[in-house]
Amino acid sequence: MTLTPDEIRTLKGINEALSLEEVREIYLPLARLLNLYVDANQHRSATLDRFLGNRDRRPPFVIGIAGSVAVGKSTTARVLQALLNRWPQQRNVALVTTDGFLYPNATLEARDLMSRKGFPVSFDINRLIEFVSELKAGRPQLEVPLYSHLVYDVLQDRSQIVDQPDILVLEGLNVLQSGMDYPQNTHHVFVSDFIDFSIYVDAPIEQLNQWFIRRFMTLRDSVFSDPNSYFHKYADLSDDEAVATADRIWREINEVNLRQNILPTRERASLILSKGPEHAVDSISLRK
Ligand SMILES: Nc1ncnc2c1ncn2[C@@H]1O[C@H](COP(=O)(O)OP(=O)(O)O)[C@@H](O)[C@H]1O
Ligand SMILES: CC(C)(COP(=O)(O)O)[C@@H](O)C(=O)NCCC(=O)O
Repeated sequence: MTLTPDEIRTLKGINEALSLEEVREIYLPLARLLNLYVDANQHRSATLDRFLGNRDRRPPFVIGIAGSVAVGKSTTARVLQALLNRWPQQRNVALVTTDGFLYPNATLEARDLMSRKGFPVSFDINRLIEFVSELKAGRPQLEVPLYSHLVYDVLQDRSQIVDQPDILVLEGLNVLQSGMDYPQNTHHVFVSDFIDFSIYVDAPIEQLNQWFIRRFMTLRDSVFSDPNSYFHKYADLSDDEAVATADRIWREINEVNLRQNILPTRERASLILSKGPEHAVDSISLRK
């Protein structure tokens, strides 16, 4: 399948490091498969509507993207959003990341949870479940909180509006977690109950460690110098000190979370994308 020059520009804008060959070989066929699932789902909804004599708007098709910190969830989500838009049906594809549903730093600090950011206890899971449930019920103009990696906190003065999309890509390390992970969940449903198709992006742990450190070093060269950045304090570290700091954050927080809470959800996914060096997808497992 070919990409138009405009699409290539959009994809390169998402991530300079993205290989267009990889997009053609992996992500375009994946987007095509997802479109077939969306078509089948709409067909099923139309049948149900006829049976019920219902004329309500069809609920959005929800695609969940799970995986470790730094595996490339947000890049995958944005690439799929761009590619799902290219099909002739002109579907409106919204993208939401679950980090907006983290508790603000002030709450995490008060509960001594700053070193557990990204763990189930750090999310306002009830608010996230209410959002996906209202979305599926067809409610318009839903307000979604936004997280900033620059300020390392949920933004108090900005939010995102999700207004009855045809497809929602919901990206976050927690989208396949279940009730057992969330004793604070007062609902009897999980986020995954609202997901129509889920993708787990996987990679070996040593590889993830390298990608996390590499992303940290890139941020250090750019956003850490911004005085608004939470990481401004790291801007003056030597290269070796910066690598050691990133490695410590990875090992003490993100790797623990991966082993305890994220990796155990992998087998629940509809599809697993397994990556090797340089983010190249080396195998795909699809649940039949
Ligand atoms: N397909 C890809 N090709 C090349 N680099 C990628 C790809 N996906 C992610 N990356 C890089 O890997 C790092 C982590 O990606 P990101 O999408 O931020 O991960 P996550 O959302 O899972 O934390 C970033 O530095 C990003 O540029
Ligand atoms: C906010 C996050 C939980 C979200 O994960 P991501 O979107 O990067 O996959 C993560 O980036 C994070 O801040 N983890 C805590 C430890 C750290 O990396 O600083």
